[in-house]
Amino acid sequence: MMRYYPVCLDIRNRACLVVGGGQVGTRKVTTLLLCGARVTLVSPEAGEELTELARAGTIQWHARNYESGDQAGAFLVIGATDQEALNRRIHADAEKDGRLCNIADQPKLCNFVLPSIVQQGDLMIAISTGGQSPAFAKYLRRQMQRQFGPEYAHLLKLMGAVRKHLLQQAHAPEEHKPIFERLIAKGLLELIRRDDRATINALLAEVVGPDVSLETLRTR
Ligand SMILES: C[C@@]1(CC(=O)O)C2=NC(=C\c3[nH]c(c(CCC(=O)O)c3CC(=O)O)Cc3[nH]c(c(CC(=O)O)c3CCC(=O)O)/C=C3\N/C(=C\2)[C@@H](CCC(=O)O)[C@]3(C)CC(=O)O)/[C@H]1CCC(=O)O
Ligand SMILES: NC(=O)c1ccc[n+]([C@@H]2O[C@H](COP(=O)([O-])OP(=O)(O)OC[C@H]3O[C@@H](n4cnc5c(N)ncnc54)[C@H](O)[C@@H]3O)[C@@H](O)[C@H]2O)c1
Repeated sequence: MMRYYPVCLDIRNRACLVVGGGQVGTRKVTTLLLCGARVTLVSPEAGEELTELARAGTIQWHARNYESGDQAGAFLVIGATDQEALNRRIHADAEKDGRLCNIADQPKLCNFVLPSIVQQGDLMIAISTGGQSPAFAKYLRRQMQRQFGPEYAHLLKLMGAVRKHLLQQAHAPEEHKPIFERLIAKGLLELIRRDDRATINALLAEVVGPDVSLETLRTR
């Protein structure tokens, strides 16, 4: 049995509410912004970073105590206050309306928990320990960050461009699948790591089509 159901949420332009503007709230706001969310912060006080974001209009900040009505229209709610009873209330308000809700470090008050993240361009590896050990999730992240270098980002850009090229010609997943598999099996990642453009172009011509090259795909 899996403890949690993993998903990748598209929160671009979605209204997201963060309650509490301390160290933890700042981290949550930063990640939400990186994912393109429209962030509202409710917190009587906030640190320098959040104050600056509010001044620049990047986030909306209500410098006051939380009110239940603050959740209206929010797709997702994150509670990061130092007040136990308040965190419970934020959770109850969210559950009442079926909203996505995470209360930092309180899994019983979360209907989703946050994984540790390794990111390299469009590659994202999310690590969860099912809540057993966030410290170990962080340890694994640090290990994996060393393992997954920039070549993975380049690889995905190139695979994405090849895929777009093929999809423009036809929607034929069964025909396309072996093309992607051959590119990977023939060591495209290693060629990118070595920046061996001549061999990459030869491989693209052989596997994808004679008229296809890094230049025609305009990547990297
Ligand atoms: C991954 C990460 C993402 C993030 O927060 O963005 C994250 N916690 C991180 C760090 C971290 N948190 C804590 C420590 C101290 C060491 C330790 O306790 O291990 C460290 C390490 C450090 O700070 O060095 C304390 C802690 N955390 C929770 C509890 C309560 C409990 O378990 O009951 C307590 C005890 C509080 C106390 O002692 O009172 C609970 C949760 N923390 C989760 C996520 C969710 C489960 C994730 C999973 O499945 O593994 C879950 C369930 C809910 C949630 O918050 O979403 C982020 C790493 C980011 C990174 O650096 O990569
Ligand atoms: N800092 C960490 O790394 C860490 C680690 C483990 C657990 N936690 C827990 O996470 C939570 C937040 O931690 P923190 O370090 O960011 O705390 P913090 O004290 O720095 O920030 C709490 C924020 O909540 C705001 N707040 C207080 N009352 C409020 C109200 N009525 N309405 C709206 N906002 C209100 C405060 O203004 C403040 O900005 C705490 O429960 C803490 O125990 C934090």
